[in-house]
Amino acid sequence: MRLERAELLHVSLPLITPFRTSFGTMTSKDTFLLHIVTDRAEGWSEFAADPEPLYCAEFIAGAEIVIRDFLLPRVAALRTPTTAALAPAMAAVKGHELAKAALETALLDAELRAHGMPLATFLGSVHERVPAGVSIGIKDSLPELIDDVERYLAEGYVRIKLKIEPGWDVAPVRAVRERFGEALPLQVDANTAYTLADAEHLGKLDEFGLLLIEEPLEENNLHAHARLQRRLTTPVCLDESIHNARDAASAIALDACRVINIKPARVGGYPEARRIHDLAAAHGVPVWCGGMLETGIGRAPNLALAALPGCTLPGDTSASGRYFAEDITEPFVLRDGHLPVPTAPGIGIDPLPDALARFTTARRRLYP
Ligand SMILES: CC(=O)N[C@@H](Cc1ccc2ccccc2c1)C(=O)O
Ligand SMILES: [Mg+2]
Repeated sequence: MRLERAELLHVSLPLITPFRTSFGTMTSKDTFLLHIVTDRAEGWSEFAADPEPLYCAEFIAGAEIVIRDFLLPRVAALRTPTTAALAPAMAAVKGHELAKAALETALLDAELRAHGMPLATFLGSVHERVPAGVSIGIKDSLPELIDDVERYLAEGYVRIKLKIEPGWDVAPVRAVRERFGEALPLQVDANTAYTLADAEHLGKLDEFGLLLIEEPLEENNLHAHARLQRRLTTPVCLDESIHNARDAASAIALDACRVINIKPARVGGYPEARRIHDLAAAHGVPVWCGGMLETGIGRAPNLALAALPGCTLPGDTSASGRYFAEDITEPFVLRDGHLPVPTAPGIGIDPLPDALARFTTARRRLYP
């Protein structure tokens, strides 16, 4: 397979409702797609971060430079650019896991399409559909939150995740428990908003039987998360702190987490995501597939990952309609609380040309 062309398409999709987290409020999904053309097949991927480095260190303009100036030249220099050959070639570049994931996933998509193999087959997925959880942002009032939970449960979501931050944590969890009962699969995500000084306060969440508390403390502080886990009965789940399998091994060894949210974009791509899945399974640590408000281009491959046997908790891959009135691919629609795992070769989905044109704000040739 030979790389012939690569281009980047900036897209902007309005969110149907603002999504508020402890790190800010999103009103649109602004990112870029990477489109590569090889002599055998085309490949697509989606960059997972934002225009500004507020949620994570990577951001759109920076990733564009890293892909154009430092990663693509290494792909073009490969005699046969396979996904397996790409990883060592990209290892010379420090960090930039989300940029590397975008390039690796586009190349993997092309490679799998050339071989007629679905990503689910490549990863070893064992389910044809996966249960869908939903992530609910911080609200202005408890009644608004209850209305949202009610609506999502009526749509069929099997697990509720609440964004929390200091001042919006125990009360919303208690309100959801009181309204919907003890049996509702419920978890929270702090997106690093707390410190160890909040340990006693976070202990108040233990009475609510949560599945997990996601990334309560600052990212990359495994020692602090391990100290917090010793004071909580609620399982700590790491997200932002896990950048690769090595981090996952350290976090498990330190008892810094008892669950891992795997986001293929955050860990540099799907092969590394699979390695984290296998490592966690070997230690009896449940994992689930996280989400970043992806369009269908990022959502489709995440469903293949979510179908791996060790993904024993519902993930954040919600229906397209949870975020967008219109997606740039055929929408993923919830059926009995589940989403279908794509079965077509590669990521198993293509952008809809008309929708893509309408949501594209800029196109940039990256190669040659
Ligand atoms: C579904 C969910 O809660 N995802 C992330 C938070 C998040 C949410 C929205 C995002 C939008 C653009 C870039 C990063 C984003 C991250 C999380 O699990 O922590
Ligand atoms: Mg999270």
